[in-house]
Amino acid sequence: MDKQQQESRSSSNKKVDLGEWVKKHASLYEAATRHPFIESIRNGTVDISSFRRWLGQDYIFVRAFVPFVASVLVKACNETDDSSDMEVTLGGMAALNDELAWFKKEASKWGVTLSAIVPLSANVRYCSFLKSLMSSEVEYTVVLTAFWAIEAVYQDSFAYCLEEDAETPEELKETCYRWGNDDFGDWCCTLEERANRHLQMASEDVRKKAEAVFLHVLELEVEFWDMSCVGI
Ligand SMILES: Cc1ncc(CO)c(N)n1
Repeated sequence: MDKQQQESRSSSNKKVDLGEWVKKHASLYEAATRHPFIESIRNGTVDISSFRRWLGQDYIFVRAFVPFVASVLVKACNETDDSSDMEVTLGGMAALNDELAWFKKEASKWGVTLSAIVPLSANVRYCSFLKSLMSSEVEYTVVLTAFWAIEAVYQDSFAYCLEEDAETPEELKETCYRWGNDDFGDWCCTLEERANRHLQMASEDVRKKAEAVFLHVLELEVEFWDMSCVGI
C-alpha cells in the first residue's frame, strides 16, 4: 500500500461516532437536554400551563414524526440487508402507536383539547424539517442519525428528571417515565449502535451531512422547549 492509499484508508477508518459528536458539541447538547423547562420539571417548579402547552404541541409533533419514522423504515429495507436495522426502527414505530394513545389519555387528564391545538412556529419548523428528511435524496445514514438524535434528547432529558435526587412532581412522573425508562434507554443505545455502524462506512461527505443534521436537531429541540415555556 502506498502512502496515499494508506492515508485514504486511515481517513475512512477514522473513528466517528455519535458519542464523539455529543462531546464535540457538548454545550448545544446540554442546552437541548438540560433546558430550563426540563430543569423546572426536575425541581418541581414547572409552570403547569407550560406543561400543557408542551403536551399539546408534542402530540402534533409525534403525529408528524410517524411518517418520518416510516420513511426511515423504507430506507432501512431498501438500503441495508441487515435485519437489525429494520427491527430497531420497527420497534420505534410500534412504540409510537402506544405513544399516540398515551397523548390522548394524558391530554384528557390535563384538560387539553388536542383537536383544537394550532401548531406554534417552532413546531411548524421542526415538522417541516422532518418532512425534508423524508425525501429519497436524503441518505439512510443521515436520517438514522436524525432519528437517534431526536429520541436521545428526550431519553436523556426525561431520565434526568427521574434521577434519585430529582424533585419531579408525582403527577408528571408518568410523562418522564415514558421517555426516561431504562428499556427506552436500551433501545436508544441500539439505535445509536446502528447509526454508528453506518457512519463508519459512510463517505466524508455523508458524515458531514449527518453531523449538520445532528446539530440542527439539537437546535430545533432547544426551540421546541423554548416554545413550551414562553410567557413565564
Ligand atoms: C419535540 C420532540 N422531540 C423528540 C421526541 C421523542 O419522540 C418528541 N416526542 N418530541
